[in-house]
Amino acid sequence: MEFTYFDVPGVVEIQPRVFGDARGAFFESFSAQKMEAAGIVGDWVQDNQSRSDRGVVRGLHFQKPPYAQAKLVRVAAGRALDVVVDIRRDSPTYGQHVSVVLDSERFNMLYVPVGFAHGFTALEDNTLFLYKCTNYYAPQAEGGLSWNDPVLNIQWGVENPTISAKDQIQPTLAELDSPF
Ligand SMILES: Cc1cn([C@H]2C[C@H](O)[C@@H](COP(=O)(O)OP(=O)(O)O[C@H]3O[C@H](C)C(=O)[C@H](O)[C@H]3O)O2)c(=O)[nH]c1=O
Repeated sequence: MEFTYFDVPGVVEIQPRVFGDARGAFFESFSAQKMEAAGIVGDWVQDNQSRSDRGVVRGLHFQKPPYAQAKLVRVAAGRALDVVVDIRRDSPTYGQHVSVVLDSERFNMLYVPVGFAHGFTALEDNTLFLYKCTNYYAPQAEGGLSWNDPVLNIQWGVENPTISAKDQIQPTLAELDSPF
């Protein structure tokens, strides 16, 4: 398992060892022990899965404290452009984002710490997006950030994305009163 770090502190890409053979491939999708070796520690209490066809953008979302979630995200099928935005008020990289392509060939994953808004684009049809969370779903604590805020200048990799009504009206970074 190899780990890649970014200029935005806390975000970690994880590349598991994938064992390919004539039957296909195998890899360990989660190992608390191996993750902890990279400082990725969490009480992983909920797994989620979504399926999206090409052109869907989900996000940017977060849950407010005390229901804030760290996430460990990957794709089991298809390919996704994963985007995490630093919304930690005191962070030197506040408002900056990291984009990583997650695919079901390399089976790479991304650790999204508490204090980040998270979203992704499905780059292929039938993209199965799986993620572990360190807190349960708390709809009353849902927060969001606009996917197309010109200040964030996120390149989602698709034209005219399919976006939920909820995500069409998320606040911009300037409008956001970040709880982190
Ligand atoms: C997140 C969540 C949703 N739901 C229900 C609520 C809605 O009736 C339905 C769809 O929810 P939503 O439109 O918020 O789903 P996404 O747009 O995929 O949201 C997710 O997408 C971005 C990328 C994230 O990082 C978040 O984990 C999560 O917000 O599932 C649940 O029952 N439990 C849950 O944990």
